Amino acid sequence: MRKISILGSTGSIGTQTLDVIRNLKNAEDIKVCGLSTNQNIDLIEKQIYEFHPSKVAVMDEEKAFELKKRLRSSVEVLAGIDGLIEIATMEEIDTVVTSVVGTIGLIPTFEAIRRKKNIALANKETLVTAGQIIMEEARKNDIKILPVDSEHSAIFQCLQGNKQNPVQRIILTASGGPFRNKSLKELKNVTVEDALKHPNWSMGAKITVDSSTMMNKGLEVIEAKWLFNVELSQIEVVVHPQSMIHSMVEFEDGSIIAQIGEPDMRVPIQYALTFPKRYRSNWPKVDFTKRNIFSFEQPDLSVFKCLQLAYDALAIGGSMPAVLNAANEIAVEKFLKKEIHFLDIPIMIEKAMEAHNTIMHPTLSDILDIDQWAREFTKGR
Ligand SMILES: NC(=O)C1=CN([C@@H]2O[C@H](COP(=O)(O)OP(=O)(O)OC[C@H]3O[C@@H](n4cnc5c(N)ncnc54)[C@H](OP(=O)(O)O)[C@@H]3O)[C@@H](O)[C@H]2O)C=CC1
Ligand SMILES: CC(=O)[C@@H](O)[C@H](O)COP(=O)(O)O
Ligand SMILES: [Mn+2]
Repeated sequence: MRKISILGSTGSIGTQTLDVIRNLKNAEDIKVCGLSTNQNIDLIEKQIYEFHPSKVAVMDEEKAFELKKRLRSSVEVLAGIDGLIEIATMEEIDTVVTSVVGTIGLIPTFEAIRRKKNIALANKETLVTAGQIIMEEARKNDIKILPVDSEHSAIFQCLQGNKQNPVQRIILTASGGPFRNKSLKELKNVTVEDALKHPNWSMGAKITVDSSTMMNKGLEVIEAKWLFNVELSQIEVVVHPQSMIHSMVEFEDGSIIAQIGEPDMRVPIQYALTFPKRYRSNWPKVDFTKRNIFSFEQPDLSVFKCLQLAYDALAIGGSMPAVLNAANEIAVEKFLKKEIHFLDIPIMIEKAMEAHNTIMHPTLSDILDIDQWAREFTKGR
């Protein structure tokens, strides 16, 4: 039996992970030992009664206290970042699903790896900020990092059975988001509501805005570099508006393997939870006679400047991707609060990157300091 904790069980990936576990009930037993939320104690209370974890963590201390008072269950309620770390490192678990959003996922993931837990990784910010450190720690502790992000799951699936064959090129597909084919002039007055209308995926607010700026693809390029040990020059982003091909791998003989499926995160989540096995699922399957157009375009880097900034951050290396990520988190937060315009997002990130003196081999503590600095810097703009 697999025993897991889910960090961020009340979010888009967290709730879909629980849905996968519900559907797997008769095929593979997965015991949910730990759950966590930021503030949503109403939903985590329901999850506690359905999945019976032994511990839950609530980031918000007041909400944690309120939940403790409410519960008719022996579950232990923890609070704050220490609570999140405890959920990630519980003795009895073998796997942690990292479905919190943002850099807050970094330390719990690092601690989980140190305690030899496998990681089903949705939280891409972990690898963007500290890819080298995380991958080294994973190797040292001989644990698996199983990608949940749909593109990285696709690449991982394309690589199965190809250990002996070097990767020539990764073709990372992008939907193009809600503003595909828009000009800079047209983007001037787009609203939060417009940015939150993703054409193909229903996701949390932060990643949905990241898709609209194409920063999501930039973060995914960095995530792919670390997960698959490839160079930036081997990763090509191609806009594929249908989001049916979730990514592709080209080998040295020119052969390209693609992973295809309806845009449904339960597929990569299930594969990460049951790897290397595949189990029957009841979600919609592809009908090629209806899905009969697969098209491809180049991303416009002069419009989607966030993607270019991510390429630049990765090319510079060291601590720069952590600055890119932290500044982006703050800029997106400000945009969601309607404090800045859509086109201010890349401007704010670029300013933070320009003001940063890169450390080429940062420690985890350097990264946390730099993350904090970039947040404060961007907040003050
Ligand atoms: N959604 C998707 O389809 C995909 C998501 N990802 C990645 O997965 C991660 C999660 O995304 P998604 O599920 O969309 O995000 P959501 O915003 O839907 O969920 C985030 C989860 O994290 C919790 N959380 C938020 N902030 C904090 C905090 N400061 N401390 C502790 N917990 C916190 C939330 O709690 P609360 O409910 O209280 O807010 C919620 O449980 C992201 O890194 C994203 O990039 C990757 C691929 C696809
Ligand atoms: C579902 C998933 O993995 C998201 O990261 C998705 O890919 C976002 O779509 P785009 O960033 O391609 O618009
Ligand atoms: Mn993705």
